[in-house]
This record gives sequence, structure tokens and C-alpha cells, in this order.
Amino acid sequence: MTSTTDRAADIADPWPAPRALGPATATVSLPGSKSLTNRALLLASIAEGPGVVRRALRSRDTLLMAAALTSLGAQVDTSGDDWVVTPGAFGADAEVDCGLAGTVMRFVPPVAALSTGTIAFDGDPHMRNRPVGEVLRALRDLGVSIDGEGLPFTIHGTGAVPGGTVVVDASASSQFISALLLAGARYERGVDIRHEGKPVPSLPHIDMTVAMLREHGVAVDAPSSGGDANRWTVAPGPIKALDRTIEPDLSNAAPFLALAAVSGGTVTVRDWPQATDQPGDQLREVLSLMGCEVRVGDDGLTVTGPEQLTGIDLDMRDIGELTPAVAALCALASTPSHLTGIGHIRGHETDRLAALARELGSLGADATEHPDGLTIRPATLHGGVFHTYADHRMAHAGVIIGAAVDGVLVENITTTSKTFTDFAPFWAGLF
Ligand SMILES: O=C(O)C1=C[C@@H](OP(=O)(O)O)[C@@H](O)[C@H](O)C1
Ligand SMILES: C=C(OP(=O)(O)O)C(=O)O
Repeated sequence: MTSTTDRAADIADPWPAPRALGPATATVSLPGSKSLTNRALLLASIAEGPGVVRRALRSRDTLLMAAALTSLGAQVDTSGDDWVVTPGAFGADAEVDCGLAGTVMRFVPPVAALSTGTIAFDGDPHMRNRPVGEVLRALRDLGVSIDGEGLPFTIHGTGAVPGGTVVVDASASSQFISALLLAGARYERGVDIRHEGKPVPSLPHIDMTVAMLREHGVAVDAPSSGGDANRWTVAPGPIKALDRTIEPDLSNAAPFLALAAVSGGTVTVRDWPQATDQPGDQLREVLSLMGCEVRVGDDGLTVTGPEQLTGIDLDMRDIGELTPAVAALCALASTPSHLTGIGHIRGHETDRLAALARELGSLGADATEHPDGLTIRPATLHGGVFHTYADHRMAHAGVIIGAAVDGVLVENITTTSKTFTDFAPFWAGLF
């Protein structure tokens, strides 16, 4: 994990991003998915018996999730690659550090509400700006006692949650819906959630939640499986214990595949699943649209970059977390790009639309932010410092540009440890 001293050193001494001097060729095995690992850990902690999360991602976000569940009363053995989770009585008073992990700040409170203890939540300085009020409001409506409207907040558990129907505006984050669904089977009446508001982003992440709940034997109705639009229900009942294996993180594949795209090289990501709920799978389509050759074979997903990348017009509402990497590719494309549907990513690890426009612009890109997206036109880029705002995916954007442009320095490269421990040496090893 990155210490405060390491972070200070990174800021004083930004990391020279390796430059691809010819077509890059690489085959990589990537660490596990953050979204799958944190859902798997949480569900295992409230299941009927001990479970195993194989090939769990070991990174800041997942260790924070393991620590949070442990402080509630579960046992999470993170000593090997396969993490064993033993549910326990949730009764101790606890303090939960959310770090900068949306999945911890949104997913843990609905489970903490099952405790008889008092659970206090806080996190990194920027975490206090990220939206969570709707989750807390919904939990109050479902019968939970909470002090606070946003981070920091405290849950006063009584050992049971009545549950029932609730209306949520999830236009700021799909995680609001996933959070309530993940705990809902353990509520006395389950949950019946209706979304009211602008469209919900990142819908594939809610489908991931629904699929994993069903694998645990939970009965779920969802719009994507024939249910009413904007309505999700979970029936009360037991959560089966499971032994499951985590897929590689396909969103974190973005910089690696982008390396092929910007260098005209060929990169293979091993163990690309044939079928998956991860939105990162849509990189196949995005990279094809930009002119890459993309094929899935027995060895994984292979991308070969074109001579020149083509810009794209793309609604990214479903795949907002891919925006920094895609925006970096757009800044290197020979035609304009319009990325839309992503106003909500202003509430991610940083305001990603503002940060991308500023940082790509500081390297010479013609990038304009709009309320719900970015326009990026062709321009000649140059070196300079790329600031990351403690955002792992901003760092990915920086290294992608740095692979194609001389003299790019990425500030606070170790912020990548949020979802990828030792990213910098791994990335440098490809050059
Ligand atoms: O449920 C999840 O695991 C996630 C949902 C998405 O959040 P938003 O809906 O807030 O974009 C995504 O961006 C985030 O990286 C992970
Ligand atoms: C938005 C992201 O993370 P979080 O889970 O913290 O919301 C992300 O990883 O791009």
C-alpha cells in the first residue's frame, strides 16, 4: 500500500512515463477485477457459511473492503491468492476507512446496518465530496438509524433491518442500487427499489450485482431480465456460500490494450472471459471503432493498433470508468471525438471531465469539457507533467499519452495502487 511519504515523493518527483519507440509487443496476465472481488467479499461475509474468493484482487480498494468486513465481525483471510471469508455475528462497534473506494463507501453501510454495533465511516479527504447521501436516505427509509448526510456518517445498528420499498435517485452512481441489492436479501422484507431521476449510469455494473446475487441463490427481479424499467427487487432469504474465481479486471486492461493502439503494436491480455458482466469487455468494440484489430482466441484478447487512430462519437454512460483511457486515445487520434453521457464521472475519484480537459490540454491536446462529456480534436501533443488528482485512471491516461509522446511525467503514479498494486514496474517492464 502507498504510504503518505511515498505519495509526497511522487508529487515532488513525477514518474517519467516509458515511451514506446516502436510497435509494442506483449502478452500480459492482469490482476483480478475490483468490482467482482469487492462484491464477492461482501456477499461471502453475509452468506450462510464460509466461502472462498479465488484469485482475489489484492489492491487498496479490496484490502479496505476486507478490513471493513473484518471490523464488522467477519473473518477474511487475505494471506494467499484465494481469500477465505467466514461470516460472523456483526456486533462490534467499528470504524470503517473507505479510502477512496466507492464500493466500500456505498456497499458496506447497508450491511453494517445488520450489526448491533455502532459503525463510523470516513475516508480520504476527497471521499467526503463523493456522493453517498441517497444511499443513507434510502437506508433511513428502510428503517436504519444514521447520523450524517454524507461522509463522515455513523450507523447505529439494531441487528435487523425491516426493508421494503424505497425510491432512490441513482443518476449519480449505479453503486447506490447495487449497494441496496447486495444486502437486501438479509432484510426482513427484502428490498423493492425504484429509481426516479435522470438515467442511471453504469448499468452493466448493476447487472453484475444481479448475476452474482443469483449465483448465491437470491431471487432478484431486474429490468435487464424482463422486470419493470427502473425497478429492482430482492426477495428476503438466505445467501448461499460459494467458492468462486475472480476474472481479470477488464477495465484495468485499458492501458495495456491502449499501448498496442498507440504504438501500432500487438498486445494480448490472457484469460479474457468468453462471457462476462464486466463493462470493460466493451473495450473490444471501442478499440475496433478507433481502428484497431481485435480478436478473442484461446490465448486471450489480442489488439493490434492501426497506423493512425480514428476519433469516435460515443455515448459512454454504461462504461464511464473507461473514460480516462479512451479520452487519452482520442487525444492521439487523427479525427475528432465526442464522448457523451458521462456527467456522473465528475463524482468519481476526481472530477474526471475537468481533470482530463485540463491535463490533456496541458500537453497540447484540444480537449473541451461539457456538462456531460468531452470533445477532443486532433492536435500535436508535447511533454510535460500530467497530474493525477489521486485518481488511478487519470494515471492510466497519463501513461498512455506518455507511451506515444516524448517527455511525459506522471505525477503520483502510485495512486494506481487503488486497483493495481505495483502498476508502475509492471508497465515499465513492457518497454
Ligand atoms: O459497482 C461497481 O463496481 C462500479 C460501478 C461504477 O460506478 P458508477 O456507477 O458510480 O460510475 C464504476 O464506475 C465503478 O468503477 C465500479
Ligand atoms: C469510479 C471508480 O471507482 P469507485 O469504485 O471508487 O467508484 C473507478 O474505479 O473508475
